[in-house]
Amino acid sequence: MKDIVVYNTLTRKYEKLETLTPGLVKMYVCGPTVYDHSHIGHARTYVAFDGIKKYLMLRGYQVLHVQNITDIDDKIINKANELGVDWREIVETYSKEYFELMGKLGIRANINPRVTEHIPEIIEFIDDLIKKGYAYVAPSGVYFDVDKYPYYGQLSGIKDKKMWNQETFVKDKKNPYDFALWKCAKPGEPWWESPWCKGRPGWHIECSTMSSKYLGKQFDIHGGARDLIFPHHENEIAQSEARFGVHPWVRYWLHTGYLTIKGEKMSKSLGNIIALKDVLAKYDPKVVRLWLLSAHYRTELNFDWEALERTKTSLERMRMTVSALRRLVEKGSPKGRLSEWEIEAINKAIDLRNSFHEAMSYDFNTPKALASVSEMMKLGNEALEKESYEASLAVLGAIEEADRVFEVFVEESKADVEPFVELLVEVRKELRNRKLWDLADMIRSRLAELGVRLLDKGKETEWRFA
Ligand SMILES: Nc1ncnc2c1ncn2[C@@H]1O[C@H](COP(=O)(O)OP(=O)(O)OP(=O)(O)O)[C@@H](O)[C@H]1O
Ligand SMILES: [Zn+2]
Repeated sequence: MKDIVVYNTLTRKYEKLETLTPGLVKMYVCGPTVYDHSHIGHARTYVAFDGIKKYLMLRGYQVLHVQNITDIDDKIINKANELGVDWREIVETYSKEYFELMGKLGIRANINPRVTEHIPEIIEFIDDLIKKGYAYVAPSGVYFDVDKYPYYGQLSGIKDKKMWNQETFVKDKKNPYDFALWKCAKPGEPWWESPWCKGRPGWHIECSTMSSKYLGKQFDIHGGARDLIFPHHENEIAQSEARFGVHPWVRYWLHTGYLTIKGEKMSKSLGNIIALKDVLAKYDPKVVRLWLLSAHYRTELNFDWEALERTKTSLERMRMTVSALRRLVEKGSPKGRLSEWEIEAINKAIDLRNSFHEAMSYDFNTPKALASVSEMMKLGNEALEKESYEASLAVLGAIEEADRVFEVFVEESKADVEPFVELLVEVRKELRNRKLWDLADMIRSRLAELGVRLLDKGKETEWRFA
């Protein structure tokens, strides 16, 4: 099997993946600031990292996946003030929605740390930076002294100091490019006690603190969309390398391309979001997942309802093929002697499995991998037509393997109800033969209510879980 190669934003090169601990990938992905509905842009990034994670798992790695929740931030406070509610209420509403929707998309991190549950660790981190001379206390808060850290700009490639300016509304920093580690609370704002002032953490420090708490002083993969490269990830690196004296802090930086709408990045602050809950109300999460994975994670992907509709149709067809293959394999048995076509088909299934791996192992090329899956489906349909047990078994194996990443083609195991569905389908066939249409239709509609779809093809009926 080919080595896994990833595109590393830090080095701007494709590199062979070599983890710090053999067989284990420690991965941190920046989570959402929960002050509004999760949108399809978030899903784009999180599904992309889920696909990456599932491929690593398929290749035998254990993956320890940490994805934080930013549950205190200016944007949360502003939204709470706008609505005249407690900021915790905002956090509760939108984090609940986020977890629910991510769950539907099949995304579950091992650890979902929240900022407000890590205040002591954050204070300790900042304190250490001050002691080591990398941070200073000002009247409005504590700031990271960018000039003290020699590699600033390495991730973004921005070398011109003037381009580093950030948080320029703060007037008591040494340099306009220093950034907040701790912000003193203004009247009415939430605060926690600290050695410097009653206040709250800056945004960047949370990710350095929580990633190191759960993954250690160095780890393998850090991800997010490309909007986070500067300043967020640049700042995370500066803080962490300053505190831990390591370089590089993270081996591989992976960044997703934007989900756009009318060519613009979809973003809560731009007000052009399509809420994920609205998309999932119209489309099965599997359709959404497949559509998102149909683009390479580093490219831009433009939102388009029609593309979802097309994905829905093609997924339906593919799932039909897979469930027919499964039934053929369950009922069939080996013949012992293969036709020439079958030998060819089995070899083709092996080749397609290899091309799937080739695509995924070179920077997780899901569109290329999907092209192999489409070929597998074609081969599967031929195997069904020829009623070949052996060819069906081979191609089903390849599809099931690919589906460990996509998680859309194979129905969840509902094996225990299958014989009952079969029985009802048979009874319905008999009813149709006897022209008892109303009873036949009743079985069809009752099964539909239970999530089983029947498709009549002449006298025969195919079925699948909807
Ligand atoms: N349009 C998008 N396409 C792909 N990824 C995105 C998009 N918008 C946000 N992300 C990613 O989703 C994660 C959560 O982002 P965040 O909560 O900051 O969302 P946002 O919509 O960009 O919010 P804001 O507009 O307030 O910055 C981050 O990793 C971010 O990079
Ligand atoms: Zn982060």
